[in-house]
Amino acid sequence: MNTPDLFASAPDPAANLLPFDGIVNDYGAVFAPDEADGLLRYLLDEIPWRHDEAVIYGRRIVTARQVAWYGDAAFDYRYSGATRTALPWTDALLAIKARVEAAIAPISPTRFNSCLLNLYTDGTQGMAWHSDDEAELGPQTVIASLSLGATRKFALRHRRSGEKRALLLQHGQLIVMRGATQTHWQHALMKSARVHAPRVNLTFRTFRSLSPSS
Ligand SMILES: O=C(O)CCC(=O)C(=O)O
Ligand SMILES: [Fe+2]
Repeated sequence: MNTPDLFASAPDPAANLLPFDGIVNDYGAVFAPDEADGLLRYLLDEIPWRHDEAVIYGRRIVTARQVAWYGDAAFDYRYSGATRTALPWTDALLAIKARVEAAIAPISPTRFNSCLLNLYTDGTQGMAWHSDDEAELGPQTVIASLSLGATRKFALRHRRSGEKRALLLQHGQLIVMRGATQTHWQHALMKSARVHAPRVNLTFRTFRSLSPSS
């Protein structure tokens, strides 16, 4: 019988963590701890982190978590009432992107053209239930999510049935959401009073049409 530890360190990336209406694959840690340490330090120091803005029920709010957005071109992206312009890739981010694309290539070969980075300073910061279902991503989009830093609980909830799944995302761990996941499931990064260290999350995405900014 598998111990929980054994399972966590060697997941089967071909297994689907969702029971229906979507696919989530867990690749486990794709970066060794010391390599992940170096990446986390680089990202904390070098990324121009900014609080995100959104318009919710007509009110402008500033999020506690901080974000940065990178892409192939300086294209504009509108969501939640705000427009964002992508920053050009850094060499380090391109190297991370190449590693992520190589890791998932046997199961879901994908060429990503953008990356949204999130910084959660501690467990008081999270991300509310949402789907990444913007039209520019398409209905069967592949999103690869790399976690660095503090272990945090990531949860998925089926829109209609309310069925839930959750996993603890660890330092260096990679998961992929694909298939119809964004149509039928929401996901969230849960808050936790017990977490006092930062976590950085990189979500690699593919936009169908990049509209160049003027
Ligand atoms: O931090 C995470 O693991 C989730 C991030 C997320 O859902 C997003 O950026 O859309
Ligand atoms: Fe998301």
